[in-house]
Amino acid sequence: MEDELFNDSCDEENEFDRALQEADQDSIHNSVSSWTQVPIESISGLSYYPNWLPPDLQNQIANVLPESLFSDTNSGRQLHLYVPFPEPIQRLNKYLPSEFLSDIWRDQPAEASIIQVYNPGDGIIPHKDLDMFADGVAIYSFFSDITMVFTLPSQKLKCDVRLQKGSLVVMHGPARYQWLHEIPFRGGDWIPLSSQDEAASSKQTWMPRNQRFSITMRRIVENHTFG
Ligand SMILES: O=C(O)CCC(=O)C(=O)O
Ligand SMILES: [Fe+2]
Repeated sequence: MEDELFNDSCDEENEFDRALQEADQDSIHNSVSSWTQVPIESISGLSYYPNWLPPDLQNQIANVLPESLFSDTNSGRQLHLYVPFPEPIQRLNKYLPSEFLSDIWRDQPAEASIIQVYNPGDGIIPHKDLDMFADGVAIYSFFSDITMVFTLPSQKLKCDVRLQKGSLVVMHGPARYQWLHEIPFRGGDWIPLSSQDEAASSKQTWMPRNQRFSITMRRIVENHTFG
């Protein structure tokens, strides 16, 4: 399933980016503008933690992963791991927020993790995580910032969450089961210039993406049978 969700980037990057950027500008001015942007705080079960992982842990993790994962051609962009995780990935359990760990995972550690690499132009289609995974999903971001979009199509609600390098985003309950999440397939993201000034907040600047990878930590539902 993850394979179907995770797509490759295009070789003709410049041209492709330009086309995507234009398409994206169109969508901002047309369809997306009719959706209501809501703040992250209004999505029940969604929490974002910037500057969450120490830089040395980020480096140690990047260093234990196979180099082939980070190629900018079409091969090996994701890696599925099940317990026991190699150190230092196992240490990511220690960076789960304490309430998440106690209330959602009942003090149990992650059982499955997926490492996914996004080159500029890559994304992941709007989806809810598979039901084989239990409630509570934690996503750590590495190398570069990217925008994840949460949508509730039935109410035309939308929330852009800037996932900064070294951050953690966790979703449970409505954020995990009712909202969709996606990473738009494009070479960069539109970033608000200022969130303080209401008038200025509608002004955006285009930030080209660099290679980014994520580690998603999940638990398997108790009655799940494999195969
Ligand atoms: O890479 C990410 O940040 C999101 C990954 C994701 O949503 C998934 O694997 O289900
Ligand atoms: Fe997901």
